[in-house]
Amino acid sequence: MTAPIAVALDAPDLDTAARWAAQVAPHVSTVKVGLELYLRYGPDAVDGVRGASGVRGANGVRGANGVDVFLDLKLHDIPATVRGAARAVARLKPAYLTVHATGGPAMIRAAVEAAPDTKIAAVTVLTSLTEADLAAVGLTGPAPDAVRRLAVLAVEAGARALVCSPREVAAVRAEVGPDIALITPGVRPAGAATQDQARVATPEEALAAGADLLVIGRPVTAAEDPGAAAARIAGNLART
Ligand SMILES: O=C(O)c1cc(=O)[nH]c(=O)n1[C@@H]1O[C@H](COP(=O)(O)O)[C@@H](O)[C@H]1O
Repeated sequence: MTAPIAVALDAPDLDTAARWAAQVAPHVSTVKVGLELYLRYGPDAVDGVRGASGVRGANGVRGANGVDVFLDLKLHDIPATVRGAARAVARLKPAYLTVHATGGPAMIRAAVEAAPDTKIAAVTVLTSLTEADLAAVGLTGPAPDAVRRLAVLAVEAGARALVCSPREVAAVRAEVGPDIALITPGVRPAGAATQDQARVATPEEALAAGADLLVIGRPVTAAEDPGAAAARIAGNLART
């Protein structure tokens, strides 16, 4: 039984990411390939991580010991460009592909249409942003209101998954119902450093608030033994 956790493989090189993937795969449902890895290695990053974590082939189906691959590219451009970008990675069949909800409904719909075998996950308000940051970029807050507004817009445009902080997840769930996958980064075990994350909660709090998938990076990957760190967090979740 694996925990609903996506470990963010934010590594400078593929060997490190593949090693982390192999270490955490027995304990978590998902691994996440983000900009750092994808911009350096392209599709090889997805294949390398898949090979290391046990998914057989790029068929989008989890193998017996496999994990899902979450491709976090946070696409944000005009609809035609995002359609082309989503089409370019669709053949990799990641379980999730991120776009920024602030790209607007036509852009989100373009991604949905271009990657039919992948859940498009719309990022609402980055978990690193504070209320002051929202004001500075001109996004009408407070954060929970902005997140709810963007969540509804994204779902109406066809997104089947949303990314928000654990602090907003209950309000988003109330707004979009049970069928949309809610993904929460900004997750920190009690006492762990928040680093550049602003709107955070513990894994137990995120799950209790209704998250379907917790994105956790450095608390696992910066640990001396990432496999043990993932096992510990997964074990604590199973006990709650
Ligand atoms: O889309 C994401 O995954 C994402 C959205 C967001 O609002 N905040 C956020 O931190 N993330 C990603 O989640 C991961 C969090 O990593 P840690 O802060 O190390 O746990 C990073 O890979 C981020 O790119």
